[in-house]
Amino acid sequence: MSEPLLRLQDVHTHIGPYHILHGVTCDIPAGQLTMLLGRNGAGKTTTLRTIMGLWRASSGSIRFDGRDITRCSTPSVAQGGIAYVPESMAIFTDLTVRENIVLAARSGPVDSARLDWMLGLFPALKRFWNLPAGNLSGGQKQMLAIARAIAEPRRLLLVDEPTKGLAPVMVRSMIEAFRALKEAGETILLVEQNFYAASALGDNVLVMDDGRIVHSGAMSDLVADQALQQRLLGLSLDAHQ
Ligand SMILES: Nc1ncnc2c1ncn2[C@@H]1O[C@H](COP(=O)(O)OP(=O)(O)OP(=O)(O)O)[C@@H](O)[C@H]1O
Repeated sequence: MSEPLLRLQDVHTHIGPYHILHGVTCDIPAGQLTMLLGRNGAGKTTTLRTIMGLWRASSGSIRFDGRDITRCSTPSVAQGGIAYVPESMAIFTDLTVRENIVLAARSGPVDSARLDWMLGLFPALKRFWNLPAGNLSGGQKQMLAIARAIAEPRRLLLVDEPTKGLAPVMVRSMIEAFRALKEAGETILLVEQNFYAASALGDNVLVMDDGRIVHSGAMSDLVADQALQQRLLGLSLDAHQ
């Protein structure tokens, strides 16, 4: 079988004196949406940051597209085609929506067909195109952060809790946008606490606890298996919308 797009093998991460990741092993297959679930403090954000080289893995290996990126710098990981949307939404609030997107494209003007596609995913951004991004609602800021990450084609998109704190109607818009990204063939690793959003979107699911992957499989199997859901939902995932 061919190697998945991203493979973590026995990855350990220390932050200062704290041992946070205790041997994370998982595969992220190309063209699929993989959900990363787990209770607060399980190590989900640390996993994304370790992939991006923002924390350095103390041991283990991270392979992306057949290349060892374990010791790569963050700019080199990003140049290799991995985009990261942190929970804090990296946007410039003083700049307009348009300027935010223009600045996100490193290699020149955003291709107009791509821009139309992005604005189709997030119609609110079109409405506020020439307004400062600081005027957007929390959900719209999150959408702008994702639009910035996909302003240029990427091989893999890492997104940390895009539905956090959003009203149900915004959660539904976000689910629609990720569904469209999935249909466009993007490979996505999505951290999520909202089980409703996770089960609506995920092809695959990884569950973390205490710095380790404690479950991995198809999302449809988790949705169909009440006992497994019960055990994993016991890790305090939010089962409600
Ligand atoms: N800068 C840091 N210094 C020390 N410990 C940290 C730091 N960042 C994270 N941690 C610890 O690492 C552990 C994992 O945190 P992480 O943010 O990866 O969890 P998470 O699964 O993303 O949680 P949440 O859902 O709350 O965002 C937690 O115990 C956290 O306190």
